[in-house]
Amino acid sequence: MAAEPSPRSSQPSKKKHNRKRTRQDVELERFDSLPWNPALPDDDPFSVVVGTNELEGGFLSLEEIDEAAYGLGIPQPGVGNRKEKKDKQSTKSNKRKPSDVDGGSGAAEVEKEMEEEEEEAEADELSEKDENLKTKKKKKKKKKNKKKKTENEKENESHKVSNGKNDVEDELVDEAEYYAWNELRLHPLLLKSIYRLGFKEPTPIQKACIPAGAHQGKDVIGAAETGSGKTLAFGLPILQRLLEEQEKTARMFEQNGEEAERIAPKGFLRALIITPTRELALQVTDHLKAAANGIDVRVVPIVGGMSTEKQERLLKKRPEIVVGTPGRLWELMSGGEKHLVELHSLSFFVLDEADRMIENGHFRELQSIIDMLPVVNSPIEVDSQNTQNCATVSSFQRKKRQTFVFSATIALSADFRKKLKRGSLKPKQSLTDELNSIEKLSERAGMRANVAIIDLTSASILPDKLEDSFIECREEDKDAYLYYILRVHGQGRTIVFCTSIAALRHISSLLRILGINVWTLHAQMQQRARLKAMDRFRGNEHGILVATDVVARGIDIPGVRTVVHYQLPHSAEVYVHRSGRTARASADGCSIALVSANETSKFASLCKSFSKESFQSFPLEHSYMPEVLKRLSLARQIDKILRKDSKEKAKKSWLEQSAESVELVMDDYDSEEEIVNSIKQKKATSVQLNKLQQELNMLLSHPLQPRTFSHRYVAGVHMDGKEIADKRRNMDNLRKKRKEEKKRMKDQRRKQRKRLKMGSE
Ligand SMILES: Nc1ncnc2c1ncn2[C@@H]1O[C@H](COP(=O)(O)OP(=O)(O)OP(=O)(O)O)[C@@H](O)[C@H]1O
Repeated sequence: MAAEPSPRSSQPSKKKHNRKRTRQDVELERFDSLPWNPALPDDDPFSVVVGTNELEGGFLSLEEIDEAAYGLGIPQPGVGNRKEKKDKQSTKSNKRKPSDVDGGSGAAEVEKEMEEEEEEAEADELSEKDENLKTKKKKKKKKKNKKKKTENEKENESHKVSNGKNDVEDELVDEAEYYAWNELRLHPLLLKSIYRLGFKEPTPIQKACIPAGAHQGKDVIGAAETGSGKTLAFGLPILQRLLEEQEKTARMFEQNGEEAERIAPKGFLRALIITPTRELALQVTDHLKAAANGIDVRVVPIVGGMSTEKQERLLKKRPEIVVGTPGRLWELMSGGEKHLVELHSLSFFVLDEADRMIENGHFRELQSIIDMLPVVNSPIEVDSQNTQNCATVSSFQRKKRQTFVFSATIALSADFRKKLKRGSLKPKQSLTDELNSIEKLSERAGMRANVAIIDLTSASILPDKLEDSFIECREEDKDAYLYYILRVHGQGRTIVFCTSIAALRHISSLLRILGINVWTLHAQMQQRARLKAMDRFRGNEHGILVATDVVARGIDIPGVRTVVHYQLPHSAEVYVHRSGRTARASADGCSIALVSANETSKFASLCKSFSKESFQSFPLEHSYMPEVLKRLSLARQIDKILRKDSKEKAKKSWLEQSAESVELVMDDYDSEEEIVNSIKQKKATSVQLNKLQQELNMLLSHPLQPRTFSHRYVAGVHMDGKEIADKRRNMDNLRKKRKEEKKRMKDQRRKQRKRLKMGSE
């Protein structure tokens, strides 16, 4: 069991803190005493919110919201309602912009921050060596910061301008086109964000989850195909409920003045969203920030690879929503990070890509995080151990926390479904229990009995617009087929998935030698390099990313047309997630599995899991292959030489370093003859390398063509003198042969005629 956090120890003044806490308790008790109706009847999701003017658990009904205040009317069906919308009006509670607080996009922010940190570290190092240099550097940095500031100001200016442009664009929004959103009864500010994002209608999973999550206050287990908009299926209900709460507080403030401010849980963590990878956490953050644009809700990522100080700085701003990975979250929580351990106001707990969480390397930290959450569902008995973990525990909060568990590949057992229906779930079972299934995980997280199970996965699980195909080949031919796919088939972005980092390194090196620019991404890379690779890939519409399964889940990059499984994944779930990086949000996509002889049984069971006969053999144009193999053979030879060289260099530097570390002077034991031989060999290798490179360059200088293709028709095909002379010689020989053949035939015919003549005489 992990160490217990001590939020109190981080306080500068214990006395002051205790006084604060006591006051907080009173406030929360008052909040608890408010009437609360967490789950509305199933048959009519809106029966309680509609028309009520009472305070229901701090949430406001839509009828209480003055839509005019948002410059947005809810359009009626069929009414082409081209409306002018103005952003000028805003409520008291919606003055602050989230981006003002935590500074722009998650990934970009992380990268910038890391660069700054590196610069700082560099400056520090220099300072030890040369104080003067440090002053210079600082001056330079100051100047740079000033420049950066001016640039930022300029950027803000341009932002203002572009915002102005957006306003103009907003004016052109035909709200009738967005009519399908109306029945979901979302807050006008959220609708506005949706218009801005251009999402014409909710996806099926959003349609199903929003009423249950946002209006009925239910827990939700959601399963739908990859790229079907699950992030907003849990994101919109969270934002909706937080907005409703803010509206309620604002109204109360008008009526009761200070009273309302005292009972509103401001500055506490309201939603904790956990994702399995850093990239996904940053993406979900960006996604939610876009949906929360113009709303007073702060969203912050907490991921490994960023400096802990930076994250603590972000958390000091007391964001309402935190999106993070289990490892870093637990590191901060177990260290007693104040914002993350004061969980009494936590109203939403989300597990995105939940089934990945129970795999090795995640579930222990997740289990510890879950054990810190206040108990739900048992307002009377309060587990003393858990009470200690929280600064304060309010029965109101315990009753109302919603749990969302989402994935494209959740396999729920019939038994678990029955248990959920019967309401016989036991939150926080014995602490010795391990979270080895999604069921246990949900139970432990406090999933309530009336959970809405929304399973929209079809039998095949894979998106409809995804074309699954395969190429059966020998292991050693995979490189050739990959090259062929990228050169002949490659349109739009492509992700090549490998199971091992060794394979990733092998193919990325070969492809680069073959003149194909690829980005790589795997878990052993530095976070900064990972972000950079993602950014570059995102920035190139025909980009190629060679990655391990670290990007298999959740990563949403538009325009990925092809996914190649260079090595088959270990499970059907991973196959679904990998392939799901394409054919997202109703777009087309193609998935190609390279299947070697020893993978056929694995592939057969994959096909069986999806009950999909539609796995097609990838249509290959075999006439390209001789040329492909020629290029590949040269690339392999070059790769071999380069690898050998870099291995030798690494070995040498390792020897030197080791000797240096034990203060050993390395003697040069090589004889003169050996030195001469080594130089000769190096020279020979270099000549060979140059030759191979030239040969390859020659082949790469013209487009890949099938064997039957005549180069006479390629404009600008480059040939050198020797090649032309060879061709000419060949042609002459051919002509000569034909001439001789003709002559022979003529002679033969003449002889025949002669014989016939003699015979007739
Ligand atoms: N209502 C909508 N209409 C159109 N596009 C949408 C809508 N909702 C979300 N999207 C877009 O669809 C894409 C996929 O969404 P999201 O990443 O949430 O999918 P997902 O179901 O979580 O996928 P995965 O299972 O791979 O994690 C995103 O680019 C998102 O912006």
